[in-house]
Amino acid sequence: YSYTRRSRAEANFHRISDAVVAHQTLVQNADDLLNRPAAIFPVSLATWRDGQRNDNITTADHGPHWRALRHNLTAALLHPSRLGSHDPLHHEAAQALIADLSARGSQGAEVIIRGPISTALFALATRLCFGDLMDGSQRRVMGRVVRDSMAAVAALNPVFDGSALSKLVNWRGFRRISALMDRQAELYLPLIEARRQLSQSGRHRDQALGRTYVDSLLDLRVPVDGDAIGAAGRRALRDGEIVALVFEFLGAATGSAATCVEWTLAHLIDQPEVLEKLRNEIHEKVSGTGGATTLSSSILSGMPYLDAVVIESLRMHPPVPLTLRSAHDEGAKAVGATTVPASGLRVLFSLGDIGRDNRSWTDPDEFRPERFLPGGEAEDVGPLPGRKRIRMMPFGAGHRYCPGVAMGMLHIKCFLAALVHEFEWAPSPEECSGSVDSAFLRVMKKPLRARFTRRT
Ligand code: HEM
Repeated sequence: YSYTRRSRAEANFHRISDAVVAHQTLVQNADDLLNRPAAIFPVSLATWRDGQRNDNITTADHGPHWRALRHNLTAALLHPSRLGSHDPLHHEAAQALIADLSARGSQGAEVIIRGPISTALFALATRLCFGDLMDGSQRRVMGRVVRDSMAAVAALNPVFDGSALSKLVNWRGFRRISALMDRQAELYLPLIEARRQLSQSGRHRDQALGRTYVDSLLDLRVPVDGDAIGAAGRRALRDGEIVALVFEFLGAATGSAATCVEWTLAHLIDQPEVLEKLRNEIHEKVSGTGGATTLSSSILSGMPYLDAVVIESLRMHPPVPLTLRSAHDEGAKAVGATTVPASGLRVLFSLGDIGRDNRSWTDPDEFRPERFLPGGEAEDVGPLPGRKRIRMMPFGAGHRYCPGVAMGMLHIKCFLAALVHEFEWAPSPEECSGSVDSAFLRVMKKPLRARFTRRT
């Protein structure tokens, strides 16, 4: 296994960059790695209000409460059987992106693509959460607050280990996170109340959007005090908990997918032959649907080359570069630890290193989607690792793997297909650096700037 002490920030962690050890710990000893280390996750600390802990799925400890929250999100929105019902929303989001770009110029105009992609994805995420209760300017304000909150968490994370000293050193960042959480509550609570009113009047079900995430959270009953058997009864979520869950949803459903679309487009512009091959596949499907400009989830799921392009991009640039666990007993032994603190050993998995391990991949630094096609070296590899082996894990692994994998993949493919189908792309004369920010999300350090022309 590989365990390197890289920086002061990571000094207290066992760092895993090796797919075999990741498999031994996260899959074979999954039951010993059920939680993320609580202390390093400032969101959970920042959400303690008036003695109440307002956990979201990411911060909740494994147990009945976590299970209820995760199951609710999956059943309400993320399950593949539910995703098809969002096709009209995907269509409108992709059309909004196309219209936004078209309004920015014609024939070889330049654009920094991150803004329009994030705006379109954020609009989609807010509709899934709140329905159509917001206008564009409310969305812009909310988008800024969510982005600032993610950035504030990212700025704190690297040096925050939960100790009294680190709390002292980070007090400014900590205060900023608290203020941003208050701001989020101010923005979300009136909308949550409006959904509650709609729900009580029974009108929310008549809307074309169906049941939103907030509707599901208002209906949800969680076990009292995390009681597994439920003997103590069940309770509704507090408003503070709903705010924390909405923040998690909006952040998760926007940033990672936007980051992946940007990286993927950068590779496609760099390799026109891959872009052309992808365009041909999309063109074939579009012709088969009578020329629809946005492809439904079922059509998108039948496009092997699009799949391969997106998975290759996620292998090379997992938008969430690290994931964390606190390991106990066998899980800690599997990483070679001899002493394990009572709170668990902190283990950090480097998803970027795992996807580029040259013992698992031929020319790992080359963007080569063909490796995921039949006959390729990774024809059986998908976005989630199998039980037998890990070769890449952009959505994590073990009990806490990302529940949004199907939605994330669908949003990325839907936006990418629209961008490739509707526009010609060429590099900007001002080259992008391609290097990365090592923040919460591994975004391109210098945002992708490209020239585009609407196809006729
Ligand atoms: C390209 C898109 C996405 C990527 C790359 C991504 C990646 C990840 C990763 C690496 C983790 C940590 C997994 C682990 O610790 O093993 C995670 C967790 C999580 N993700 Fe995603 N994600 C994406 C989209 C989404 C979406 C669309 C949602 C929901 C709307 C979502 C919700 C979550 C939640 C709730 C967790 C915490 C799970 C738990 O602790 O049980 N993600 N994601």
